[in-house]
Amino acid sequence: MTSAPAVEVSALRKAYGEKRAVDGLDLVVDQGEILAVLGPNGAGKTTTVEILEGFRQRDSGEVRVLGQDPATAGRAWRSRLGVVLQTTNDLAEATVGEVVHHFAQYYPGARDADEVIDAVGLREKVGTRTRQLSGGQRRRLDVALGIVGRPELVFLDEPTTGFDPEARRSFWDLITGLREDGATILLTTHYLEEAEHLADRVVVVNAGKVVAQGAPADLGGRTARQALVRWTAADGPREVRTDAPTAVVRELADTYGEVPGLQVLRPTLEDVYLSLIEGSSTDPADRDLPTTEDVR
Ligand SMILES: Nc1ncnc2c1ncn2[C@@H]1O[C@H](COP(=O)(O)OP(=O)(O)OP(=O)(O)O)[C@@H](O)[C@H]1O
Repeated sequence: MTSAPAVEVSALRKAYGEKRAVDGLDLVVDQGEILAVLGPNGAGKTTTVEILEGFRQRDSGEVRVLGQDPATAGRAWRSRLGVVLQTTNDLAEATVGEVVHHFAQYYPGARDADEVIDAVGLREKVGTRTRQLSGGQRRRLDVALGIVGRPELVFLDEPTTGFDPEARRSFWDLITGLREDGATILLTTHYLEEAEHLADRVVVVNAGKVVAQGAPADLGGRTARQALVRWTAADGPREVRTDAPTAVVRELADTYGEVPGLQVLRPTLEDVYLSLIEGSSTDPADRDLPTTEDVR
């Protein structure tokens, strides 16, 4: 069975005056997947997400979100989305419990407000006024409001900024649980570890365009994923990039016995990401990733 993608974007463009924030961006989010959008500050992530949410008008391009154009879709469509804004500040005097219960009333098939409060780890703060929450707690409340309506598609724009590591872990469990319930999730993040942990697929955006996409383990392609074998030869340090580090190490062992200074390094997602970002600022044809020749 093939179902229509939850999100389809092609040739999306949006400029603010002279600044081309989104510059021909293509994107597909399949139903039931967690897609992470990565990119440096100013890459166009928030602008794109806001267009998908129907909060911002595009200049051109095709956009379908749950089968509709966000620029013209109505209330019924909106109630199927979970939107977590970067920060909302109204209802400062209401308590956490009041706010979540209040929002739950807007949705026909809402989740139980108390279960949502537990899921985001705010049980102990249920009676606290929202203006007294810490940044990370405030963010968790935003997430609670985004998911209380049992949305089919959840947009999370930098959801864990300001979370401590423990809160981030429990948030990841929450998101994984949403996916297990059948939700599709599009998140933007600056944390590579978050993308690696959560996402089925990662899309890297730079200067308003997609520069790479794939499963976190495949991102950047084979060359970017090669292992680096380092050792110390008689005339100094050596290194080689290879798909077959075991064979290289075996050869070195035959030569040296115990190989001096032996290290086998695998690029992290962060290494791959940084090479993509550095390589994508000019013509796409110049976007080569480091190869054996580049290694000194
Ligand atoms: N309302 C606006 N008016 C003018 N320029 C804007 C506006 N919103 C965004 N921009 C510019 O558009 C570009 C893309 O911004 P956007 O917020 O979409 O990037 P981002 O990838 O979400 O960045 P960050 O990771 O910092 O949130 C930036 O250069 C930004 O300065």
